[in-house]
Amino acid sequence: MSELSGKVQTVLGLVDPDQLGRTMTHEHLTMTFECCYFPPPPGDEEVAENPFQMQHMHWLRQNPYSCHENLLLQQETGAVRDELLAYRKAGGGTIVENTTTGIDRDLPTLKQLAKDTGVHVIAGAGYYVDSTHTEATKRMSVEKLTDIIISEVLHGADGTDIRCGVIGEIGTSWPITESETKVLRATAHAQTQLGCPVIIHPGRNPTAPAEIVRILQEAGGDISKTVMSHLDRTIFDDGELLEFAKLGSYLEYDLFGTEMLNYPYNLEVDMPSDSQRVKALAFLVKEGYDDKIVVAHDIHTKNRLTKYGGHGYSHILKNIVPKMLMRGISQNQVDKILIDNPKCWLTFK
Ligand SMILES: CC(=O)NCCS(=O)(=O)O
Repeated sequence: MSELSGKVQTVLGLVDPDQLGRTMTHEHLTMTFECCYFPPPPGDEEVAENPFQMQHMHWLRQNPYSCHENLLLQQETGAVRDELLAYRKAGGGTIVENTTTGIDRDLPTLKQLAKDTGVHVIAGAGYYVDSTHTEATKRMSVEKLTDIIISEVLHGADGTDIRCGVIGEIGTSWPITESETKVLRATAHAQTQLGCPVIIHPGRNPTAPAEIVRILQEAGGDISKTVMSHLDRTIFDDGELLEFAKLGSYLEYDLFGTEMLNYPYNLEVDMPSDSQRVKALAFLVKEGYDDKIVVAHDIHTKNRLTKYGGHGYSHILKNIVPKMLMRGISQNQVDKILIDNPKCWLTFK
């Protein structure tokens, strides 16, 4: 039995799972999203160059990916520290920080933030989407990728001794590329050896989550210890959602706080409102999936921080939980979603 068994691995070391408390399973505290810059609508170039003004806040919410500066969350460590203190005050205990190789994971900063704020921070191992894979990564065998991921969990990542406590977010595009497929297989192999939690970023197509589960399963992955992220922008049909839920992964609604009319990465997608997200959670609870739901905000741009008029990391605890209760999700079920399900997922087998 490994020393990890029955424990959760934070950036400050192993903790007992009962210490986690309320947990956001998909956030970023420091990262860059430059890989996903999207040019502004014609005529809006000037706003995009100087967006952090009161009169541009609405524009920024609608076009968060069209302003280079907005994509540099790593410049906001001070604001994030204040946010984490507010998160604790609001009753939060833990944050899973999903930044992986390709979007500037910064483990020393995560460790310092955890020390400064008392929030448990769990870091992610592995690789983001193909467009961020280096040529060297693309050339690696599944075995080599597996060794690297295992080492990031057992020994530390990016030349530090700071250890990751989950694998992911593992990035995939649609269609899934050859390099991403290798990373998914390596993820499953590493999970088999470590008994650890996994979290996946699916491509923007309703069939992507099931295809990912198929690849992981074929490589021996444990789907019951895997979170499928971003379902709120990926599966919209109730029937398709239930079909996917039957496959047994955790079902993550993690874009709480995001309001966007035109989702630039897939204009077919109508990004839901928070009310529609809560409705989807209530539907899944009614269908018996309260043991499988997890939630978060996936903050990855500056405009979503309270410093810039955004909702911050406490939005779910402050605003969404009361709405969940109003829509028929019981306190016991809310506690499962915020405490029990993340705890169960994050505990090493
Ligand atoms: C950091 C990250 O991958 N966020 C997801 C953004 S998306 O628009 O939902 O894909």
